[in-house]
Amino acid sequence: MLRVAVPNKGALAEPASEMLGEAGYRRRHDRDLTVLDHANEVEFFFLRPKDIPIYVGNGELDLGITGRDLAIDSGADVEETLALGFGASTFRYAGPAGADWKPADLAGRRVATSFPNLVREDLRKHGVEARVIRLDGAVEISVQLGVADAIADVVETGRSLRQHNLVPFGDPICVSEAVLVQRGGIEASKRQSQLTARLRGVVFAQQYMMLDYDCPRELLERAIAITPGLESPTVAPLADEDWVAVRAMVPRKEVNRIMDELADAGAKAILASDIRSCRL
Ligand SMILES: Nc1ncnc2c1ncn2[C@@H]1O[C@H](COP(=O)(O)OP(=O)(O)OP(=O)(O)O)[C@@H](O)[C@H]1O
Ligand SMILES: O=P(O)(O)OC[C@H]1O[C@H](OP(=O)(O)OP(=O)(O)O)[C@H](O)[C@@H]1O
Ligand SMILES: [Mg+2]
Repeated sequence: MLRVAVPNKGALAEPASEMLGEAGYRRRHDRDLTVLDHANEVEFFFLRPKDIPIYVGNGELDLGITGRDLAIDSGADVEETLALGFGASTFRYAGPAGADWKPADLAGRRVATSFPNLVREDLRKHGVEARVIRLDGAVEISVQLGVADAIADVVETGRSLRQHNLVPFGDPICVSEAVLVQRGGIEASKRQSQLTARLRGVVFAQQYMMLDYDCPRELLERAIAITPGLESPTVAPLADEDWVAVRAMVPRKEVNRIMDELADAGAKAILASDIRSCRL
């Protein structure tokens, strides 16, 4: 059995389980802490994302889904094998609005954070000596309560910072998203590689869409230039010899621009559909 750790709570839990379901693995029932997927010979363990790098780094579990920021902060011996495209955030310093903060201004001050190792390492890189105050959450409140002079925390939309009259400063300490990790320095087993390939298929599928359209034969060259596909687009004859059907994968982010261009070029019946999974 392959033993895989999955976040059981927080921002990463639902999208991680959803992605494993899309990749064909058995879904979690209620709040079960383990799920045995006999068909795929995988056992899933639902753990706090913060603890996951520790289990994987010690070799108790073979693979884990966690946040890049959490993996780095844990100091565990893990390496990232796949970025999963959800749970995106930046990890940043922030201080009271009104001052033009720089990381150097943290010297001799107190910085509150839930990611003390990540912050210590970054302060060291900046050559700044500051006191790191470790808190478990709601870090934004610590400044107004007088526990810290500045913070370092996860920023997604920036709403929490604004609500507490804090402004981010300095370059992001970490640009994070959910990642798949394995123990450092080991070669992936066949089963590990298979799960990774399945997830890669889902990640990739989410970044692309399938476009189908009808195109006058004389405009085909132009249409192919607009939708070159991965290898090259599929072109099939239609009953009307003056027309062909074209099928190509296109980046999801560009799908509307591409559909506009095809329509302007003379394509008709342009359909965009989701791809659930793929192997390239
Ligand atoms: N809006 C967000 N808030 C917190 N973490 C986020 C957010 N967006 C993405 N993440 C990522 O989720 C991971 C943190 O998940 P974790 O479960 O530890 O905290 P949480 O989502 O805040 O849950 P909790 O309610 O337990 O505090 C980190 O990798 C972080 O970068
Ligand atoms: O930039 P934003 O979109 O506001 O998101 C970031 C905030 O969300 C998270 O807090 P959460 O609500 O999980 O509470 P916590 O601090 O107790 O973990 C995170 O710790 C930040 O505080
Ligand atoms: Mg939180």
